[in-house]
Amino acid sequence: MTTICKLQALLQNKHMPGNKYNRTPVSPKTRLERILQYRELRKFNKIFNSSEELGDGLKEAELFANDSVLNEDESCGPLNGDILLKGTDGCERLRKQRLLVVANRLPVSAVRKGEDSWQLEISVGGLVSALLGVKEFDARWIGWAGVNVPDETGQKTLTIALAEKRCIPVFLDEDTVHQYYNGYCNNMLWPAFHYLGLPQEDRLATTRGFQSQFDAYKKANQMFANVVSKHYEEGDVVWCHDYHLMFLPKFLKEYNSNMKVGWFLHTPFPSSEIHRMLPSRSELLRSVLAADLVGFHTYDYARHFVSACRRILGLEGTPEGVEDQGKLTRVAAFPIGIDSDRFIRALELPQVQDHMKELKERFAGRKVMLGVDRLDMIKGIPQKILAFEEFLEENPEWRDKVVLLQIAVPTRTDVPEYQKLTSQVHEIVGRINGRFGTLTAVPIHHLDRSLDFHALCALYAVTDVALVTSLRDGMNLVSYEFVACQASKKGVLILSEFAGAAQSLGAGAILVNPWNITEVAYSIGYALNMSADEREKRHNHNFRHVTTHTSQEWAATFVSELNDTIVQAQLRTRQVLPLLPIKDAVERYSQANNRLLILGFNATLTEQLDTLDRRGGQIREMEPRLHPELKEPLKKLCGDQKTTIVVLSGSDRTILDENFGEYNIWLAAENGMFLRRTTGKWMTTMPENLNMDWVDSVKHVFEYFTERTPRSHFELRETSLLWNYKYADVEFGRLQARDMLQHLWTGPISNAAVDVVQGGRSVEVRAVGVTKGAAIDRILGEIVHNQGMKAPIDYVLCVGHFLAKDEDIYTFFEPELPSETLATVRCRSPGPVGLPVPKIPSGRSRSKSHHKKQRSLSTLEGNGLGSAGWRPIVPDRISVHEGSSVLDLKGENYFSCAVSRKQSNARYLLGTSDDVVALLTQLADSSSLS
Ligand SMILES: O=P(O)(O)OC[C@H]1O[C@H](O[C@H]2O[C@H](CO)[C@@H](O)[C@H](O)[C@H]2O)[C@H](O)[C@@H](O)[C@@H]1O
Ligand SMILES: O=c1ccn([C@@H]2O[C@H](COP(=O)(O)OP(=O)(O)O)[C@@H](O)[C@H]2O)c(=O)[nH]1
Repeated sequence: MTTICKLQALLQNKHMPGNKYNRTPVSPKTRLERILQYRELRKFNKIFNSSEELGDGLKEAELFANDSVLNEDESCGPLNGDILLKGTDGCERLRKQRLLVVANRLPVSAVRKGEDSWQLEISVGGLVSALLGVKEFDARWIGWAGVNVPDETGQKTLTIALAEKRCIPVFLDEDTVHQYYNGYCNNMLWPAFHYLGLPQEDRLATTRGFQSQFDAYKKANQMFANVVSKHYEEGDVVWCHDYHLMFLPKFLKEYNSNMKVGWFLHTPFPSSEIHRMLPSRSELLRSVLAADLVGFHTYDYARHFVSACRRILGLEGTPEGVEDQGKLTRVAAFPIGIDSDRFIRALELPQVQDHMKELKERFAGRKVMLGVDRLDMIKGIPQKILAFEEFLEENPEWRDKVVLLQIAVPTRTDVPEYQKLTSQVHEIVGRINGRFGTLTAVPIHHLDRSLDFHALCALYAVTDVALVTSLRDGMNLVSYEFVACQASKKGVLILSEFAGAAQSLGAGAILVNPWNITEVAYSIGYALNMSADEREKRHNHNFRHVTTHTSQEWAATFVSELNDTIVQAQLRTRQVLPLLPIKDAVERYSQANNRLLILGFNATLTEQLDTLDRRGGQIREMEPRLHPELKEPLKKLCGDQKTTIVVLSGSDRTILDENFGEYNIWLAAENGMFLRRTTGKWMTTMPENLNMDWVDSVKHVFEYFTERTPRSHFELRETSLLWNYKYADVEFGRLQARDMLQHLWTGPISNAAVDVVQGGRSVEVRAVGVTKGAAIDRILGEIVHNQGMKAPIDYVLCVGHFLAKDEDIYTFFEPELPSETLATVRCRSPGPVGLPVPKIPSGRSRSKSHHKKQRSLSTLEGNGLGSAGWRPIVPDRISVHEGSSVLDLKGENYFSCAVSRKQSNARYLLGTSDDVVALLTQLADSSSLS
C-alpha cells in the first residue's frame, strides 16, 4: 500500500469525524469531496508530522508543491486542480493537476547565438505578463519561440534550452508564420476584433489572399494541437489562449474528446455585426465552441460572442453559455489581473530606487506623463500625442512644466500596417517637438524600444499622470501596473473607455473617449491640476482593485470553473433522456398485432430547417412539407392492416390535407380539435363551450408584430393563433416575442380564457384546455369505433416535437405516473387491466406508483360541436368489448419519444426528423416482412 493509500485508509477509518464505522475506503466522487479529503490529508500531515505511520508521506505531500513557469518564486500549491488518478495498483492518488498553457507566444523568445546555443529573452505583451504571475499550477507552456528554426540541431538544442523554463516549442516555418501570424492573425482577426474593419483583399500578391492565410491558420493550429497531444497526460487541463488559436479546441477534442479544454480571448470580442464580416465566421465560432469553457475579459465581450453564435450559427444562447443540440459550451467573463505583489516588492529593490532617483533628477521641476504601449494601431498613440499637443496649445503656462514619456515597444514589424504606424508616429512627435521644444528640452520623449522590468517599475512610480488612450483594448495591463506602483505618489490614470480595464478601474480613473482629442486634452489639464485629496481617493479605489484581483486569482478561477464545468456536463449527460432504442422499438412493433402510431408533423415529419436558409432572405418556403424521404415508408405503413396511424398536429386542416391527402391515415388538426380519416370528412372534437371571443384582440397584436418583424408570419386557426418567427432574425425575433408576450399577458386579453404558449421560435394563443393530451382520448374513441376494433391496441409509438403544454400526450399512455400528472388526465371508468409496470429509463425520476394500472380508455365528457358539415364524435364507444380496455400495452410496448428536445416527459429522445425518417423506414420494412 502506498503512503497516500495508507493515509486515505487512516483518514477514513480512524481520524475523520463521523467515519468510525466506515471500514471500506470510499473514493471521493465530487470535486468538493476530493478537495475536502485533500484538506483533511494536509491537516493530517501537519498533526502527525512526526508519526512513524506516515513513513515517506511527507515526501509525497511535497510533490504537491509546485515549480512555476520560468522558475519564479514558488508558492505552496493551493487546493485548486488537485486530481485523483488511479495507479496500476488500483489505488487512487492525489496529484497536482497539470496545466498546459497553449499560446501563440512563449513567455521567452529565442535568439540564436550559434549552431547549438540560444539566448532566451522575456517576451513583451500583456498575455505573457499575466501568465508569468500564475504560479499555483504545475504548468507547462506550449507555443512558438518567435524564431524560425529549420534545422534539426537547432530544434533539438532549443527544445532542451526551453525545457528548463518548462516551455515546449512549436516550430513554425517562415511561410506559415508569414501567412498565419502576420497575415490571418494580425492583418485580419486583430483589426476585426478591435473594430478596425477588414483589410482589402490584395489580388496581386497571391500569398496574401484570405483563403491561403486561412489555410495557413488552420495548419498552424493543427501543429499546435499535435504538440499538445504529444505532451498531454490524463487529467491535464489544456488552456488555449487568444485569437491565434481559435481552431485549437476543435482539433484537441477531435484528438481526445475527454480532454479538458478551455479557451480564453485576450482581445475584445466584437459585436456580431463585425464578426459577421469575416469570411470564415462560422467555422471560427464552431471551433471555439468545441471547448468546454470559453472565457473573456468582460461581460460585454462574452455577450457579443453568444450573440454571434445565435445570429450566425442560429444556436441557442442561455445564461450559461451556448447550446447546440444539448451540448453546452460554458461562456463567462474572467477579468485578468496582474501579479501586483511583484510590482510592489520591486519598488523596494536598490536598482529600482536608483532608477527612480535618476528619473526624478532628470525631470525635476516638470510633471511626468507616461504612455507605455506596443506600437500598435489599437493603442491610439497618434490620438494621445495629438491630445497632448492640443493641451500644450491651449495651456502655454504648462509648456515647460510637463513632459510626456512615450514607450512604444516595436511589435509585429513585418505587417505593413504596423510599419506605416511607426512612421506616422515619428512624424507627429517630430512636428510637436519642433513646435514646442527648446534648445535644452523637448515636450515628448519617444522611445521605440522596450524597457526591462525594473526600469519600467521605476518609470511607473515617478509618473504623475498615466495616459492610456487605446481605441480598443482587451484589458490593458499597463493601467494595472501603473496603479500598483503608485502607492506613494498617488498619480492619476487617464483611461480610454474602450479598454477592458475601464470596467474595473473606471471608478478611480478619468475615463475618456480617445477619438475626442479635445476631451482628452481637457482631461490632461484636469489630471495635472487635481487636488491631492481627490488623487488619493481615486488611487485608493483602484489600488484596492488591482491588489485584490490578481493574475493568480484569474487563472485559479478559470481552471476551477473549467473543472466544475466538466463535472456539471457529466451530471447533465446523466440526466439526459436516453435515445430511442430503435432496434427494440422495431422488434416489438413487428411482434405486435394492433399497433397505434401517433406522429407529430412540424419538425417531426418535415425536413430540418437549414440554419443557412434563415439568413439573408434565402427562404425556401414557409409552409411545412412532408419530408420527401418519408413518402415511401409512410405508404407502406398505411397499407399494413395491423397499423393505425394518426398525424396529430397544431397545423390547420388545409395543411394536413395537402400533405397527407393521398395516404390512408388519420389526421388530427389544430391539436386534435378536428379529426378526419382521409377516406372520410372532417369532424370536430371541440368542447361545446369553447370561448373564442378573444380571437380578434389577439389577431390585432399578432398583425402589429408581424408587420414589424421581417420574415415572421402568423396563422389564424380555428382554435388558436400562432405567431411564428423561425425565418426571422433569431435575436430580433426573440426581442419582439418578449414584447409581444408583455402585451398578451398584461393587455386587453389578460383575463380571457386563453393559454399563451411560448415555443422555440413562436408564440401561440389557444383556448384554455386545448392540448394534444386532452384531445387524444376523444380521438381514440372515434378511431376504435370507426375501425370496429376488436382486439386491444398492444403497441403505441408516440413521436413528436411537441410544446411542453402538449406533452400531456406522452403521459396519457404512461401507466406509471406521479399522481399529480394522472389527476390532470381525464379518465372516467377505470376498467383496469393489470399490466407489468414498464421499466423507467435511467436518469428519469418517476414515482414508484406500482399500484397504478394501465389506463382503460373510456368515454369523455362533452359532445363535439356540430359545426356545419362535421359530424360530432359520439361518446361512449371507447372500449373494444364491454368492460375490457382498448389498450393492452404488454411489457415495454409503449414508446414515447421527443424529437429535437432536451427535456421532455417522453421516455426517449430522437435527434432530428432525419432520425424519424430512419425509424419509420425500418418500421415500414418490418411491416412488409410480417
Ligand atoms: O505576441 P504579440 O503579437 O507580440 O502581441 C503581444 C500580445 O498582445 C495582445 O495582448 C492582449 O492581452 C492582454 C492580456 O490579456 C490584454 O491586456 C491586452 O488588452 C491584449 O491586447 C495579444 O492578445 C496577445 O496574444 C499578444 O501576445
Ligand atoms: O517596455 C515594456 C513595455 C511593456 N511591457 C509589458 O507589456 C505588457 C503590455 O500589456 P497590455 O495588456 O497593456 O497590452 P498588450 O501589449 O498585451 O496589448 C505589460 O505587462 C507591460 O509591463 C514590458 O514588459 N516592457
